[in-house]
Amino acid sequence: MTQHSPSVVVAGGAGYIGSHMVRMLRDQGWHPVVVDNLATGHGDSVVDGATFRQGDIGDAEFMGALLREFTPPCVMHFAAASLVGESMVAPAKYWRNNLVQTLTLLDTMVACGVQQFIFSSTAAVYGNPVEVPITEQHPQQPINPYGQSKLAVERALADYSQAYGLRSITLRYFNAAGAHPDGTLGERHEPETHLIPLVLQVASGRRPFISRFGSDFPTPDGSCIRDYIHVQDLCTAHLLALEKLARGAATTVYNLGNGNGHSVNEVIEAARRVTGHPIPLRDDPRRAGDPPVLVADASRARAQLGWVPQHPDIETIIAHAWQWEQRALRA
Ligand SMILES: O=c1ccn([C@@H]2O[C@H](COP(=O)(O)OP(=O)(O)O[C@H]3O[C@H](CO)[C@H](O)[C@H](O)[C@H]3O)[C@@H](O)[C@H]2O)c(=O)[nH]1
Repeated sequence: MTQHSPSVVVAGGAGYIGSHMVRMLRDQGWHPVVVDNLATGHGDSVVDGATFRQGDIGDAEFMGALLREFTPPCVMHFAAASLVGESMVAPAKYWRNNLVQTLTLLDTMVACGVQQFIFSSTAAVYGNPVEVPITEQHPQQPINPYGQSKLAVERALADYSQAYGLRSITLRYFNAAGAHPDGTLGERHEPETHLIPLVLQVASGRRPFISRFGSDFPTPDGSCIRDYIHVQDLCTAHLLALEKLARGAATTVYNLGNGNGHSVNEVIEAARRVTGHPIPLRDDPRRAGDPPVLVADASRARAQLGWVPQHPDIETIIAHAWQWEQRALRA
């Protein structure tokens, strides 16, 4: 990164996926400009070489000044509330953070002439799958406010593209997991609700057992199946999307997943192998809003972005998260 490296604004760049993205951008010669209100992000996750500005994407004055100062070609948007369960009981937070704030950000971009946007969407926009693996054409019938709020932005993006020439690439993540392979960056949610970090907190002694939410799903072993995708592979897809938009790509949408489903039981088994810990298990009721199976068909991203996940193996994903958990424990 030099003084003259092109800037990319990374909204939510102090969060889990955003902080990995900022580091990759910096390492690839971009100048990442992080905007984060630190509601859930961590200032110390932002690498040296990035510019950090604390504030809200929904603060048009703040964002307008920032876009005029750095004149980025593109904004990447990772800043969102993203817990399915919480969205069921606190939908207002999801509609406001994920839709209202994002619309203000888009309007500010249009006003400042920034015309490229990369949007973090989710498998939750599909709802209960009628077909697996899930392609981008799968019906979109979200079953929780989180998915609804992300779908609403996707629809706005199609309209903004048509009317204002704001070109966007929407990336629908399946289950983001793992950590930087060198062990210096990883997932730090408070409270933690995601399966892999919770399982590893049992292995490190921070929790007594892992709850299995439902063992009577219509799956081979009765537990939920998800498509876990390494955080670094998600970031690589963003980089490819950034380059594609720079070449003039039209507004489009891609799924990001490995196409391999792993049940909750299989994840726990893999974590036992990686950590050597017995990881005690407790059966608990299903969690509201959890579809039984979510597995991606990401062939469009492979074909059109040239995306090839480098860490598709679940044990590698867990091993990288385990390095991070052990480091977090020492800190
Ligand atoms: O203690 C736990 C935690 C999770 N699970 C199960 O493990 C699976 C994975 O759960 P996560 O909470 O790790 O991930 P989700 O599939 O709920 O969520 C992910 O996918 C969602 C879309 O479906 C959103 O995009 C969300 O942000 C993203 O983290 C689910 O079947 C869940 O019921 C357990 O059994 N026990």
